[in-house]
Amino acid sequence: MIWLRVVRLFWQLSPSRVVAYTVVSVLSAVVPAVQIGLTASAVQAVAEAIGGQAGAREVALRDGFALVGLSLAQHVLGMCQQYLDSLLRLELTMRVGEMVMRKGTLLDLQQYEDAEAYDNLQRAFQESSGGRIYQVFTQLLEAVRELITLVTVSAVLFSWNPWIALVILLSPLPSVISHMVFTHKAFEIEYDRTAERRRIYYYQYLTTTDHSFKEVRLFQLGDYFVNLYSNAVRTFFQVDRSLARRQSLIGGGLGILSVLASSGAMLWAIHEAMSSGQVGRLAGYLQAIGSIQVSAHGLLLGIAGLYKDTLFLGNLFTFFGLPERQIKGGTRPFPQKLRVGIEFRDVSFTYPGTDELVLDRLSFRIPAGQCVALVGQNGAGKTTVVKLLTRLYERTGGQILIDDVPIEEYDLDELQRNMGVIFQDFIRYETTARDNIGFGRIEARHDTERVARAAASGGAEQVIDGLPHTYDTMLGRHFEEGHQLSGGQWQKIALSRAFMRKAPVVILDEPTAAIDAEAEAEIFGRLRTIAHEATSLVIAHRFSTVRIADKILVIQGGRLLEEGTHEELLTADGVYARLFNLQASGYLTEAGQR
Ligand SMILES: Nc1ncnc2c1ncn2[C@@H]1O[C@H](COP(=O)(O)OP(=O)(O)OP(=O)(O)O)[C@@H](O)[C@H]1O
Repeated sequence: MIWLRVVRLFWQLSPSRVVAYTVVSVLSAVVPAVQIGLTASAVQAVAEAIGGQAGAREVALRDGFALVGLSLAQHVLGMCQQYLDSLLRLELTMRVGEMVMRKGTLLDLQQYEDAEAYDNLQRAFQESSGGRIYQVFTQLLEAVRELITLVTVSAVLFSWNPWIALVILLSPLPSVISHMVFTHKAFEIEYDRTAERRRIYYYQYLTTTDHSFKEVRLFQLGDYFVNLYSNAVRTFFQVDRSLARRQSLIGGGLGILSVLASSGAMLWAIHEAMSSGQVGRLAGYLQAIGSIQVSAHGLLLGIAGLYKDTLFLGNLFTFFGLPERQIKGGTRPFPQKLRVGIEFRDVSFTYPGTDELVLDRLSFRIPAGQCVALVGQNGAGKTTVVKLLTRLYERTGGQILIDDVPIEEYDLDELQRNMGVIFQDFIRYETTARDNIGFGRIEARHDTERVARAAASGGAEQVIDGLPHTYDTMLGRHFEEGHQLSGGQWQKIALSRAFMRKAPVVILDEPTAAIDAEAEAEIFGRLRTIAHEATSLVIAHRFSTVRIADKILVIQGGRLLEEGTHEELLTADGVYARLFNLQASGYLTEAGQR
């Protein structure tokens, strides 16, 4: 039950405020019934006082003052309700945002890389403002409040004349039913549009973000995406317009029935007042007709809203219920320096939900303190090796050993803390240069000397010296005073982040793709220097990077094809030699043409 979970969430937020809000809501729900009773009594007393009846004047005055008191009470209750409402809403927004972010950090990479799971995550994130949760909570209270009002007002009316009461009570039904039917229809239409809506947001995203601007402008794709957007939105509009038209016709027709029923009740009440002399009751009936119509509408629409919003909220609670950190580690501490090295022994891997064998009994060794390069065509499985070594995924066969110990035996946090990894799609943090490097070891980011040493190792020293506030310069263009870097400069900063970690294992996936040849040679010179302390794995396509490695592994289709030093592999004249000569001849031709 989603609404129960919503109530529980509010209860955890602040039990006292939830109790106060409920009490205030219930009290304000009984006000209309008391008001109707008092109005009827006051009007009756006035009529009797005019007729000269003894004591009627006092009753009229007493009821009048009671009505004044009731209005004041209603005002105070309204104020309390508004205050509690804002407070709960603010707390909830804070809390749900925090919960969603924390949960996001506790999931496994698999949940981000699978298309369907990712869609679900995105749907849940759309609810992360907490707006809908709050709506469900208030709708729930609103429904309860309207129900109490309906029951109490009806009790007063039934005590006067059950038949008139029944007509008044049922009069809103036709228009409420038509409203509910159309709300449901609109919801169904909107629900079926989820996929199309995402596409529409995507067209908007492509035409309004810095990330895509260059291509969209230069390939002149703007009109194309705007047209796709307009066509989709226009189709929505036609469907919505036809629904609105039907709603006006049918809803309007049924609404007439409601008006006729309440008018009939009113005429009946007038007739009864004339024959019984109970003018007060007439005033009561007239007030009750309005009150009941509002409450019946409120109640049924509240229920319809609850139904719709709980459907959407299902996504968020499913997200909260997702399993966390399914990849488990052991208790063994990670070595501060590897003695033996890393070994992949017959490792196989298939991504969850697929049946393609991405790694097929892959075996290799990275001896401690050495720098090993992994080479292979696009899709050969290189990044997958890194994902398994860093335990972002669990291998499906074979064994991965670090210092002869199966990787699963190491404490997972320790293992990940002791690997300095930079992926191909590293993050460009829109924050200061210090943070960008310091995030490699978050607790040491204020240690300027360490950050500077990391920057030197990653070749980012000059980049930072050229920034207006050196380490305290904001990078990127999203925030004020942001300073944009070039692709290669960003990569140097990211590399420095990996060095900031001072980890015994360093893994660099395409670390110098955007860096010029000179800087690359320098960075790798330094990588060799630190290699005595660290064991490193470098993935690269450029042979200028690869050749400096102590050992090169060539993989194809998830299997090890060749292994050796640059010279050994050239002598062997296999795939590596062919690829190397291909790249070298490219350079030679280029040089010859110049
Ligand atoms: N999350 C995933 N789910 C399913 N298949 C995947 C996933 N990630 C990668 N693959 C598939 O696994 C294979 C190996 O991918 P991987 O990223 O390891 O290649 P790579 O050697 O690093 O390639 P590149 O040189 O292009 O970076 C590819 O066929 C790819 O389609």
